[in-house]
Amino acid sequence: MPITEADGRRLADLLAPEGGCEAVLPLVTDRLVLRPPEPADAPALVPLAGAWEVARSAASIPHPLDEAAVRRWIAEAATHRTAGGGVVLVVTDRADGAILGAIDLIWTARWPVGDVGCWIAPDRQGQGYATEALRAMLDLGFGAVGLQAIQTDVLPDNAPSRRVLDRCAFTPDGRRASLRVLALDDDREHLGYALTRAAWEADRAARSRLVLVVAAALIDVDGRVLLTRRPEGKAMAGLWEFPGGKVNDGETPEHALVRELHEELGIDVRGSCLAPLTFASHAYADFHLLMPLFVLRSWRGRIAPREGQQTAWVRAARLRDYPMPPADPPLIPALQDLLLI
Ligand SMILES: Nc1nc2c([nH]c(=O)n2[C@@H]2O[C@H](COP(=O)(O)OP(=O)(O)OP(=O)(O)O)[C@@H](O)[C@H]2O)c(=O)[nH]1
Repeated sequence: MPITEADGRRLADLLAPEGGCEAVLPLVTDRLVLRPPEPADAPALVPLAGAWEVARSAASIPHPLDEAAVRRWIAEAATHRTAGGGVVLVVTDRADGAILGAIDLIWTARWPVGDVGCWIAPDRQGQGYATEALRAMLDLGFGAVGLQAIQTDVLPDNAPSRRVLDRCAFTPDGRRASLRVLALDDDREHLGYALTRAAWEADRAARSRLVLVVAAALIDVDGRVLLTRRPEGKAMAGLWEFPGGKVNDGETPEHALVRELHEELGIDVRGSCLAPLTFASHAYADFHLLMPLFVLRSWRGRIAPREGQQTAWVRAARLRDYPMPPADPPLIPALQDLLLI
């Protein structure tokens, strides 16, 4: 059914750009910022959305694509938002703001069911950005917006998009729709996929299981902090982190840390030397990390990495120079407060 006026007004307020901590936009994930497009984005969007690989599988993108069409799309995005009928966002790289793609969720026609669509620029595909953006959009759609189901249509031979939908718990819903693909100037049969609120909640619960990890900031006599580099073959390989690891069943965080420091660095630590400093709480894609960080200034033995990890003693002021897992940067201010005079 079409959206009621009252729901439209509520959603227009929700999507309004101001609102401080309560603002729902932009959506921020580990690697992405999803924000409303602005007219100044048009020149950057033309070659990305206009790439043949994107246009041939996104039904509504003409090919070739010109800047005037992109400007109309940007204006429509603003209209959807101010009318409370949907949200259209550009997907940008959180590190440098570069545009990687776009995603939209529109609920005017079939409220409380939304239609979602997403594309990622060809040279940025295959890195999980579509999954990351789609999960953030689903959280908004089922969360603050209050949708009961979200659906989409995909070309049967678009295997990468179907994999993204699988990862986000969508399933084929039996619909088959013949839709115009503007870039092909032809009608093509699309497969319908849908995600119900119940299926999204179950998937979200599975992904937010709490994992307790414990870590230590070892500090040497010069006030430098030890970072170790995640070895090849592990998730987030190459990033710098605080030594530590998962707390096993039946272990206290302190016992686990004493064990991990021995296993990883070959040092002996007394639990009583561990001073709690702060903690990280971070939603990764498939688990929620809770990680107390202890400070350790004295231990027995020479640091000898046993898992082939690189190590670095880093001054507090330089900690941000070392790329870290997304959970870690919020820990740095507490260390700097402790160590910087
Ligand atoms: N030790 C440590 N782990 C961290 C930090 N930040 C952070 O996100 N983590 C995450 O916490 C988890 C620690 O698990 P872990 O080191 O025991 O295990 P792992 O996943 O590397 O491998 P494993 O499961 O084979 O033991 C990883 O997902 C790791 O990415 C950190 O500063 N130190």
